[in-house]
Amino acid sequence: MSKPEDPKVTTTPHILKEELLAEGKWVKLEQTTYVDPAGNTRTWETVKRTTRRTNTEADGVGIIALLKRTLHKDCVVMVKQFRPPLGCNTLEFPAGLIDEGETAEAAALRELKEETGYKGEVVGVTPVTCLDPGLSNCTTQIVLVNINGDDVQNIHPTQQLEFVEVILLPLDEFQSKVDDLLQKEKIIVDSKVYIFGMGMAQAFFKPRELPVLKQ
Ligand SMILES: Nc1nc(=O)[nH]c2c1ncn2[C@H]1C[C@H](O)[C@@H](COP(=O)(O)OP(=O)(O)O)O1
Repeated sequence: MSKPEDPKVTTTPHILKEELLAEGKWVKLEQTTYVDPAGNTRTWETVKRTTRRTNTEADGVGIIALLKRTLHKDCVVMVKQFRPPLGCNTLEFPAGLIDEGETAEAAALRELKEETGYKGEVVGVTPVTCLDPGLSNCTTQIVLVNINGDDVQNIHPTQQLEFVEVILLPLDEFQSKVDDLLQKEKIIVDSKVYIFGMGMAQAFFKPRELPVLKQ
């Protein structure tokens, strides 16, 4: 006989099958049948990209690019563009899909050059991270890039994408500058961008008065 304090019986959740419901050129919809932690068989509607490569770890990259110039504040290079699924402009870090056989680092430098015209240097990369796990298996790696803005090739950067607007936001006022843009026009900010801004606001916060220390 089980006692009330006995732990619940649990199962390691796992996928039983994935059935294709619909497929387009870029995305597909599947019905995922899985066993949940209580041992019940359930289903989930899952969106996947059709472009995922077998030998790459993530679907795409996001790029946190810091433009460093003499006598200027360090600025984060942002892009504004119309996104059809949202029907409006978004404020995002530069980003893009990883090509066949390409590393996250190489994809980041390529996408940064295409979208903004800047030539950067990779200084860090995250592990594979998920983007919207309740909807899709889409993953990204965020690549941190420094740009030497004094370098002759970065003084007048020429982007290759006509409909992407490049916006430079100072790192030390990042969140308030994003808020200003949101006030001015109908624009949706990527959650990664806003969370980055909140982190920067904490990092740059300087209390006006020293807190009174308790004894
Ligand atoms: N879900 C998509 N639907 C489309 O109709 N087209 C799509 C989707 N995802 C990507 N693309 C196309 C658009 C571009 O021509 C290429 C490459 O996009 P990329 O620049 O790598 O990524 P984003 O900047 O994030 O669009 O794929």
